[in-house]
Amino acid sequence: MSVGYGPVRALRRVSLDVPDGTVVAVLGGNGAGKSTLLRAVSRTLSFQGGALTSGDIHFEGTRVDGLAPDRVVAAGISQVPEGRRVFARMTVADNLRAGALGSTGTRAAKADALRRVHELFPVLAERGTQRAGLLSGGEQQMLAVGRALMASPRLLLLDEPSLGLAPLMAARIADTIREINAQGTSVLLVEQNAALALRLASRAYVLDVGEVALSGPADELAASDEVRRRYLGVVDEDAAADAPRGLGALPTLPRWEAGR
Ligand SMILES: Nc1ncnc2c1ncn2[C@@H]1O[C@H](COP(=O)(O)OP(=O)(O)OP(=O)(O)O)[C@@H](O)[C@H]1O
Repeated sequence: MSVGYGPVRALRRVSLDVPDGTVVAVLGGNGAGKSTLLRAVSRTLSFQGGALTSGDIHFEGTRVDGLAPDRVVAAGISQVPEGRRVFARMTVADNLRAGALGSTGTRAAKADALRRVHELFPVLAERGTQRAGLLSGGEQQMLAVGRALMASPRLLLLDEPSLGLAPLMAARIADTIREINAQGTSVLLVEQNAALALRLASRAYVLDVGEVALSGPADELAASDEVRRRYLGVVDEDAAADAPRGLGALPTLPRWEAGR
């Protein structure tokens, strides 16, 4: 796909694939085009003055790049936007209800989705009657993820879920992403925190000024000198401690490299 915001070309001939049941990460610095990529899939580009200028997007064999955003949700794709954007003046419970609006599921399916969200994030059950704006940053991120899960998506689009969170909270969110994936939801994860993302993903793409600069298995990218030197600048060392057993062989990635 290629995407523009008026004269600004934000993505140039970007091609990527999220195999069913996997976590795929998209890495890159500020302005690389990561959010644009997710907006193209969720069909929310036009809210930002952007448009797909060429290319196409398919989900489970169906072309989705001509659908309205609510139809994309109904097709099984939900997005957690950057910056969380919960409805601050609404209660936690109403935020979750809002997430089910685009769902075509039955009442029973929606009740199941809510149970699953409460199991993943017990704090959202405990604080159901509170206004969402009173939650901490990490809890708001949980609510944003929970809200997206209310539509029972088969593909979850996550835009920088660790942004602005303390390392411990970022690690908790990472655990939950792993759990959501283990329960059968594919994940397309956009992150500047490359160390965290490469530990969650099986495959990753590195965007650089709107183009795919590198792609491959996440463990190979994590070990690649070029990736380490050029793209793995933002490193969360606590996320390293969060690495699942069996991925312990991944190198600890350096902080900002000299000369970047
Ligand atoms: N609404 C918009 N109007 C015009 N240009 C935009 C708009 N949104 C993004 N852009 C431009 O498109 C390019 C890609 O931006 P995008 O937000 O997708 O990058 P990103 O990788 O998500 O960065 P960040 O991590 O800073 O959000 C940048 O050059 C940006 O300035």
